[in-house]
Amino acid sequence: EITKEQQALMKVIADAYNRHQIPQDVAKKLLQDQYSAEENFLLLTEMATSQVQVLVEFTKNIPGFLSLNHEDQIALLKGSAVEAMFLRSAQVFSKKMPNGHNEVLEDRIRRSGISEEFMTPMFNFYKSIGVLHMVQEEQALLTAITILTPDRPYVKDQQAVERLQEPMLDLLRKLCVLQHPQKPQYFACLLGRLTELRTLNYYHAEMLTSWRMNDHKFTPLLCEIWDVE
Ligand SMILES: CC(C)c1onc(-c2c(Cl)cccc2Cl)c1COc1ccc(-c2ccc3c(C(=O)O)csc3c2)cc1
Repeated sequence: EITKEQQALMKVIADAYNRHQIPQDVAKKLLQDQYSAEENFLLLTEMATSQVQVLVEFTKNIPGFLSLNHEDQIALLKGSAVEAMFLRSAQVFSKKMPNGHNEVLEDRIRRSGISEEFMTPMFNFYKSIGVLHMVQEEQALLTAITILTPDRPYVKDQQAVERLQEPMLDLLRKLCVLQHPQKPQYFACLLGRLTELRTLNYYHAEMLTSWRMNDHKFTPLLCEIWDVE
């Protein structure tokens, strides 16, 4: 019972998600052979910077986003960037990249100066996403829903964001019923992942602090989106 306009919305979001991905030449760098903690950190920084650029382009294609108050647009991007990148990197792990990206990505993350205490929640999240075997449309909608979270810090017109997020949640709920008829709890499961994502923000803030303590440098785009330096 997906309506015509919901089909149109699904197409716009899915196309935007598929169109905006990290360029292959950047992703391929994961496979190069330097494996020092320094080299890993630099590579992951390049990945994250490229991913933020991809995320901004994807977000601009979310119907209604560009009509939001401009400060709120920035607040939504800043508030959701880490969560969206956890979601995206989780897809890399779970879709078993053909060229072995997932193993090297895991290895580089494990050896990039992140302390053990953050590894467990991070890789538990990756596993919990992997077992869901989300289809592309679900991944795209879940990313859009994450970006359109009304209660991010400094968002002024939360109702305007809710009005954009609600149709996405409606559509995702219907899609889950269609894609996973044998799992009636599937939609609730996805929303549970969004809650888990929010806890990862706190771990990530700690990760940033400890990297900065060890004098690690980020790119201007990451400094801007994460309010560092
Ligand atoms: C600054 C840096 C050290 C950092 O700080 N926190 C995190 C960070 C970490 Cl370590 C985990 C989760 C989230 C963040 Cl922000 C990171 C690294 O963030 C990444 C962001 C995104 C990718 C990523 C995305 C897509 C793809 C694809 C694809 O789509 O085909 C192929 S390879 C790949 C790689 C990796 C790492």
